[in-house]
Amino acid sequence: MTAFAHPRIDPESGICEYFSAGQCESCSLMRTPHDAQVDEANTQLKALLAHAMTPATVWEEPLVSAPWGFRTKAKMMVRGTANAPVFSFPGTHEGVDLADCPLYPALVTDVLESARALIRRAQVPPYNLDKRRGEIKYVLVTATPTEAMVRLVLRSTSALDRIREHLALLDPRVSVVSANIHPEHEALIEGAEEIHLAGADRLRLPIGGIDVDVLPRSFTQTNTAVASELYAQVARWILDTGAHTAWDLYCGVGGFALSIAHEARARGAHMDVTGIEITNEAIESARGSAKRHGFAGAVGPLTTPEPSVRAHFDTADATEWARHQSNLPEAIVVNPPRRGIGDALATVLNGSGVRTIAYSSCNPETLAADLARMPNYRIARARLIDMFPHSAHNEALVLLTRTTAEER
Ligand SMILES: C[S@@+](CC[C@H](N)C(=O)[O-])C[C@H]1O[C@@H](n2cnc3c(N)ncnc32)[C@H](O)[C@@H]1O
Repeated sequence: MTAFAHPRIDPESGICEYFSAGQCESCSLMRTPHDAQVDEANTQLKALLAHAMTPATVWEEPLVSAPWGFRTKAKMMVRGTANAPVFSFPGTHEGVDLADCPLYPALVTDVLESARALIRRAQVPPYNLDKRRGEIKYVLVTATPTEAMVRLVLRSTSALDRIREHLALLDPRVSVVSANIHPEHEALIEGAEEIHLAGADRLRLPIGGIDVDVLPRSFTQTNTAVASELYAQVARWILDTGAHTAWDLYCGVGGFALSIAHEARARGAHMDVTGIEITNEAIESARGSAKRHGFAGAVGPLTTPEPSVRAHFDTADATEWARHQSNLPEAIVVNPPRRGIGDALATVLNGSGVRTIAYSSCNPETLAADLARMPNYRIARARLIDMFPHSAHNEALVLLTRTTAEER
């Protein structure tokens, strides 16, 4: 951990200055060495999922993140004044500027600093929660290793002309700029209207051997390096079962589905994968990626000599959609929000008879509850995914296989 040099990290203790000064508590496990954090989380996850394991369950080695510089998304709340904007994390100490948090790669910090220069020059007053006045509420950044998308969340369009005039102040690596208009005074970070300001309409995010389109209002994982390996792991597991048909439920911009398609193509295997997601923009992103990678055509019959690979995406509620399908696939991937898949989808999956289900969860507690609702499936393989180092959050991945009545 101490090998990483960052001005905010004490080289002796490996502890972040903001944490030791009591200015930020986001990384609540900071005093525990990273490898001990992973060991502890792994032990806890095993205990939590014990009820869904069998003597044959394979518990894989954890997928371990880089300890610093891994966070490729920044959501900064903007406070202070137009001349001195303060970028802090929602829910932490409001006056503490965290643009150079060591969880970010240097590109994210540079882009945030350039956004600060833009706000100053364009004289965009930060939003004041108590007075309900001001314009800029948040700066949102999503970065690849070489480029970034910047979104300015504004109360109204009144500062847009001034912002447009000074866009050249943004870091030259910013390839997408948009404004999100959020007039309401509420806890949600974003509003419904997105206005393109400059550059391309979408970011291209490399994951594994492919790159995925990301339109501004789509979800992406916070730790791209770990997410890429997570997608690749699931793709290998699914292809290893010999499946030729799969669903990716809660697919977002299609990371799992596209990785499955990519792995199938690399193996010369047939694959027909369908991704389902509730957000239109994420589906539009996924369709764009499928087209660019040649996964958008119709899948050929399994008997043709040339293997064909197709990734198809639709906007729908995952539970409602799954409930109404008559053709079930050989494998299903689910990656729901923190609330989990819930009783309704767990019941549909439990009764489906599908051979293999991969469940990737950012909330092991709801994963454990969902698995308790699916007694027809037991964990064949499991892996702790260290997606959010130094925090109490973890991603958990399980591969479930259908059990016979005797095994239950
Ligand atoms: C944890 S994210 C996973 C996204 C994607 N698998 C990835 O790796 O980027 C959960 C996704 O579920 C979507 N979602 C939320 N509720 C949904 C629902 N009822 N049906 C389908 N998708 C939903 C969200 O918009 C979000 O994109």
